[in-house]
Amino acid sequence: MRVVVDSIRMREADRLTIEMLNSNGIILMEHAGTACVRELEKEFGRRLIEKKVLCIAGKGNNGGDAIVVARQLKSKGVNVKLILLAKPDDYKGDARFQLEIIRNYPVEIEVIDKDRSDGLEVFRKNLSESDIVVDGIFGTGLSKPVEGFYRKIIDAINNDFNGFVLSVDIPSGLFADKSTDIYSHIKANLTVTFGKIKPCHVLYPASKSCGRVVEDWITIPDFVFEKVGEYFYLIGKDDIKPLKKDFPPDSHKGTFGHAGIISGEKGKLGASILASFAALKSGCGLSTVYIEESDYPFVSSFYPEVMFYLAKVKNSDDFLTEFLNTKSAVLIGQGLGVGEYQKSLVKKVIKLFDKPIVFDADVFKNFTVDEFAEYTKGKEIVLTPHPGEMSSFTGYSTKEIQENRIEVAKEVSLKTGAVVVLKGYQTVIANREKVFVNTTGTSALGTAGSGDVLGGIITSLICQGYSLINAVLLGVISHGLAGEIAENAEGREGVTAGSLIDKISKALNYGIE
Ligand SMILES: NC(=O)C1=CN([C@@H]2O[C@H](COP(=O)(O)OP(=O)(O)OC[C@H]3O[C@@H](n4cnc5c(N)ncnc54)[C@H](O)[C@@H]3O)[C@@H](O)[C@H]2O)[C@@H](O)CC1
Ligand SMILES: [K+]
Repeated sequence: MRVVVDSIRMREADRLTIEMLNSNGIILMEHAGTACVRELEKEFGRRLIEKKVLCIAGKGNNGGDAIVVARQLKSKGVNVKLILLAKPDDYKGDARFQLEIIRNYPVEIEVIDKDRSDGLEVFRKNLSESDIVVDGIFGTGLSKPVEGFYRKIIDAINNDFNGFVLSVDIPSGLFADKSTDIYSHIKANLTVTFGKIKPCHVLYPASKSCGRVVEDWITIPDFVFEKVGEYFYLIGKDDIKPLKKDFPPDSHKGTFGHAGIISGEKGKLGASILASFAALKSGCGLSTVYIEESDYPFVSSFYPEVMFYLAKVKNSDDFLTEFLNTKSAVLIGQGLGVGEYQKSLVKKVIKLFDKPIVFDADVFKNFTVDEFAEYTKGKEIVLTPHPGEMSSFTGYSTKEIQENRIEVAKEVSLKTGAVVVLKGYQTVIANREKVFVNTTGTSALGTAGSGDVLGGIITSLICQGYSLINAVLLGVISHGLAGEIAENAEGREGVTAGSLIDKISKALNYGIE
C-alpha cells in the first residue's frame, strides 16, 4: 500500500520539515537535485559523461531544483547547460540562492524569457544540441493551465526533441492533484518526485505522461507524513498476502460462512448464478441463490455446487426471513430491474437482515443516495456501483463522476456509512476514514458478468469473517488480478466472467506459497 499525497499535504510536509530544519528549504532542494542526478546516473551509467544535458529552470522552486541538478552534474564533469526561463532578478528565495551559487561554477547559463524575440528559435537550437532535458519549468506551484510563451517551450520539448526527458517532481504543465482534463504539459521518460507520489503520477490518464516514476524522500521524516495524513492509498497485488486471514486447520463449512444471493428478474438470473459460483470459488462454505420457485427450471443445471432457495412469492416477508436466517452476508441488485416491486424487495432485505449487505447494479437506479441512506442507517453495507449507476444514484453526470472519482466515492460513503466501491479503471474504494485506489486490472474485465463476479467475491470474503473494508480491498485487488491472469492465458477477447471465476483463487493466493 503506497501513500499518495496531494499538493496541499505535500506543501505542509515541506513546511513542517523546513521549520524543523530551522527555516532552511535549501537542504531539501539539495536532496531533490541529488535524487535527480542519482537517477540519471542509474539510467545512463558511465555513458552520462558523454551526454549533453540541458537543465531548464522556471523561476519557482522547481527551477531551483533544476539549478541544483546543473551544478551537481557539472561537478561530476558532465557537459551541462542551464536555461533560465525568466530574468535572473525574477528568481526569488531558494531558487535565487541556487542561482547565486551556480554562478561560481563554470556552467553555461542562457536566459530565454518571454521578452526575447529570438527566444524560441534559440531554445530549439539548444534542444537540437542536447541529449537529455531536465524539466524544472513548473512543479507543484502550477496555478493555471500553461499558455503563451511557456506553452511554446513545452510544445518544443515534446515535438522537436528526441532525447531523454527527466521531469523534476512533476512533468511541467500537469497539476499535481488532477488526472483528467489535462492541458499542455511535458511528456517525460522519467519523473523524480519528492516526499510522496502525487495523484498525477498514478492516476490515468495524467500518469501516462510521467514515464517511470521514482519517489525520493529528500529526508522528510515519516512522522511528518503521519501528521499531514494521506490523500489516498494506492493498492495492488502485493497487498493480497498481508490482507489474507489464516484459518485454523479444523475449519469447516460453517467457519467459511454462507453467502446469500438474491436473484433478479427472469432473463437476468445468470447474474446471480455467476455471483454465487464466484462466491464459492472465493472460499465461502455455502452459497445459496434466492429465486422464485417458477424460475427454478431455468437455473437448476448450471453449477451443482450452487444451492437454491425456492420462494413461492419472492417479495414475501416469510420466505425472505427464512432465507436470510442462515446467511452470513447477502448480495442484492444484479439483474434486479427498476420499479416499486424491486424497491420494496430491497427495503425488506434491509429491514429483515442485520448482517452485512452488498448492494450492486440496479439498486442504484431504484434509490437516490439520500433516500437510501435513510433506510440503511447503522447497517454494515457495501455499495459497488459503476460510474453510470453512481450517476443515477447521486444525480451527478458520469463525466462529473469520472473527473472526481475520489471525492464522489468519499461523499457517498460519508452519506451512507457504506464501504463504497466505485468501479472502472482504477477502482476507487472509500469508507468514512480512508480512500484507496486499485492498480490491478485490465480492459479484459470489460465483459458481461464481470461486476457480478466481483459482487460474489466481496460477499464471500465477508462471509469468511473479513472486515468489510478488508473484504472489499482483497476482493477488488484479486478480481483485477484474476482479469490479468485470464488475459495472459486467453488473450483479451477470450476473457469471460467464467474465466475470471476460474482464476479467482489463483489471484487470492498471489504471493502465498
Ligand atoms: N522548499 C520546498 O517547499 C521544496 C520545493 N521543492 C520544489 O519546489 C516545487 C514547488 O515550487 P514552487 O511552489 O515555487 O512552484 P513552481 O516552481 O512549481 O512554480 C511556481 C512559479 O511558476 C509560476 N506559475 C505558476 N503557474 C504558472 C503558469 N500557468 N504560467 C506561468 N507561470 C506560472 C508562479 O507564479 C511561480 O513563480 C516542487 O514541485 C519541487 O520541485 C523541492 O525543492 C523540495 C523542497
Ligand atoms: K517539472
